[in-house]
Amino acid sequence: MDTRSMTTSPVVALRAVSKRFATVQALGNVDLVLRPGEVHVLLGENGAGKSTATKILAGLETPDEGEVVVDGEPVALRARADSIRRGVGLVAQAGSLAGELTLVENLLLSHSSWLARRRAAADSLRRAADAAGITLELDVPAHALGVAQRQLGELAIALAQGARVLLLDEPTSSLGPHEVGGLFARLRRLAESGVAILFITHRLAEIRQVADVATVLSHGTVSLHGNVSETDDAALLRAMTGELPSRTPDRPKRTVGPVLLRLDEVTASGREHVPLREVSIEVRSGEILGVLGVAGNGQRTLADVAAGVLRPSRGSVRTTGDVAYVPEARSEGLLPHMPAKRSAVLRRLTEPRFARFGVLDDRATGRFAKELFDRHDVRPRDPEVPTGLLSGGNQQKLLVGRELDGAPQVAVLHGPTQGLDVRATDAVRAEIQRAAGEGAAVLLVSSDVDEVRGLADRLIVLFDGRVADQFDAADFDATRVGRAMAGLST
Ligand SMILES: Nc1ncnc2c1ncn2[C@@H]1O[C@H](COP(=O)(O)OP(=O)(O)OP(=O)(O)O)[C@@H](O)[C@H]1O
Repeated sequence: MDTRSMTTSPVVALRAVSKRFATVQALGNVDLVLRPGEVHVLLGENGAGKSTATKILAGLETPDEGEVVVDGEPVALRARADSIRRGVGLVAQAGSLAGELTLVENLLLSHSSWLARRRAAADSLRRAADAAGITLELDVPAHALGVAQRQLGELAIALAQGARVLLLDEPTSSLGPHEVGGLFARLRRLAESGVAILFITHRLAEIRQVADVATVLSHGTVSLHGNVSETDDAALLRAMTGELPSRTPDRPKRTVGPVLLRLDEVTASGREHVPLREVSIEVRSGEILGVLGVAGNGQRTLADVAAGVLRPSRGSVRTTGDVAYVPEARSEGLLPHMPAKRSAVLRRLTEPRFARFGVLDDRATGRFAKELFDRHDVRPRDPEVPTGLLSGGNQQKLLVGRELDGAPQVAVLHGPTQGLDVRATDAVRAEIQRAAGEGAAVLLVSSDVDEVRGLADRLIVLFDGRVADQFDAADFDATRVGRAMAGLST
């Protein structure tokens, strides 16, 4: 037992909590104890119940059975505001900032008579950010910030609201190594100042860098709990999946064919702060081009332009054949409020088998969705569930599966394994290899350097909207990549 765990009393806890959604037992008799000064990592496969546990602590869901305990007292958290008042801050999985508003305005959303308090809010946000060592752009709309900045913004807002507990649902899933390091340094610093932190991740390597205590959920129940220093990865993996996952297969040999995706001197302004500037790339059939860079350096705009959802202001984009697109924000590729079967057929709405006289055939879409869910292990296998109520990882499996099915000629994939558990990550990487093997030209944008390095044949690094460096995967050199990502000349 960690001595700290014995001496500090919990600030918040779940005690014997159960929660059911229709046919799914999301949590069964779960205990989870968060103590001041401790970073507690919550692990488990996609759909294991991690977000549900977090939402109950955040006042966004109520338990069917069991209690939420704050400072030793059972409490009823009926709304997010109840939980904020008790000092529980949340950095949600999909982010919860209103995109059109600045960070200051987002903070003000949680207060009344907001115009009058604008300056006070800006000051408190700045102070909170400073205390956590965060530098923020407070005056641009949240959607113009990179993922890492939005997350840090949410973190600062929580602190400005007086959080003593921070719940972070997969904060690292779309961050690069440098940003992850920065986030962890801040989390350790906050923990040292007495904040209790709950942190969800699928990346095992991160656990030892930041966490003191681990709880593993499997199908909604606690399958392991203990100090991180006293467990090993094999035990954690077994508790998550009941078995050890297989290794990602080696890179297969592929036949490279004609250019299927070409950008010529493309300049474009998307929603990112940084425009894309004079970018030229070519991706051939059977080839995977990896795109690296610190988030916010034009990656999102590049992906949108290559996928044809954003027009360049200068230059040209040429694609051959069907283009698959997995955007960075998965909700953009799905219909969150519609049944999952609608999201499953989104690319195929014009096919006669799904629509008659302009009306969707519910049975046909249901059958198609069921098959897609079987092929890509989307759980639960229920095509009627509203898409947005699937767990984050299962939404991702649906999206990637839908896009890579049907042998697209061009695939633009931005963070395709974001939020996926170890097993699903392996499955998606194998799918990407298969798509390229079958002749697709793949543009793979990811903050996960190891993923890009493992899959891509060639790489480019984006900095400030430009291609800062490019090289073959065989010539990968971490120092060189680091320099290019930081904008230092190579
Ligand atoms: N509001 C809801 N209505 C119906 N089902 C829900 C709802 N919220 C969650 N679920 C279901 O509860 C289960 C647990 O989901 P949860 O989001 O907690 O998983 P998770 O461990 O966070 O997964 P991931 O790693 O994919 O984010 C899933 O089967 C999910 O589909």
